Amino acid sequence: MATADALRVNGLAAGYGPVQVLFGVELRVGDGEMVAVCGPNGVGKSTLLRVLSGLTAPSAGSVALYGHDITNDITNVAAAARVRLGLSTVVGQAAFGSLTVLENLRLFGYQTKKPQKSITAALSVFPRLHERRDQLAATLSGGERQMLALAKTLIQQPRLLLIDELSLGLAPVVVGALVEMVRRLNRAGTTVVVVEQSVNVALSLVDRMLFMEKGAIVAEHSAAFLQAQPQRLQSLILGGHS
Ligand SMILES: Nc1ncnc2c1ncn2[C@@H]1O[C@H](COP(=O)(O)OP(=O)(O)OP(=O)(O)O)[C@@H](O)[C@H]1O
Repeated sequence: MATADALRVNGLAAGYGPVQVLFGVELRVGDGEMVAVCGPNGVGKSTLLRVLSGLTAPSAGSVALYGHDITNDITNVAAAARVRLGLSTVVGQAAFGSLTVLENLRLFGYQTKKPQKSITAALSVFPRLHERRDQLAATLSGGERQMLALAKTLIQQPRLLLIDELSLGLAPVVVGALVEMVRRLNRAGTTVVVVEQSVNVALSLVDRMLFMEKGAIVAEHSAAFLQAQPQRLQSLILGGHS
């Protein structure tokens, strides 16, 4: 029997109060794939991730995670179900600022079978975080906070990881380390959907790129195709999908 898609989105519409942002998003991500969602500011990329994460309710359409319909699951119980289905989101370098790096990791590790082992393993991947393990998360740099967010996902070992802006505001050397980490998660079996402003970062990371315009996905290509067709890439970046 064929494995269900990691993610399947049909005709998704959503917005904020009277303002509609998503207009019939269609999306299919295979198990083990890495895809990037690109597009100009304000087209709805983060809103799409918010709906997939259960933070914003859709007004139409459907979302299925590994064959399970989760379209209207926005309650706490449903959030737990999403976690059980293996969904994890890295957004806005979120961490509890008044807790140390180690305390933040312990919070995420408590549900795992061997929390100390998984925390030690995650810290070994990020020596910089290890050095700062007793520092309050609020005082970390942007790159260090992004490392902490990824270290948490290493502990959780999600099946599907959603990342909102991996590279935003970070130095190239830090971005390079984070890209390598995401690749490593993917090689270990995690499916990845990343919203990324930097097309170069997206190209260097993913298998497939999706382009959004005005609340819908208007084009998709393999990263290999776009690397070989810089003119096509340029027109997509500039917003010309035809
Ligand atoms: N909480 C909110 N309330 C009202 N409008 C919102 C809210 N969040 C986002 N929007 C609006 O929805 C639209 C899409 O925003 P979204 O953050 O999804 O875009 P984006 O493609 O991720 O943009 P960027 O690349 O700039 O982060 C924007 O016009 C934004 O102003």
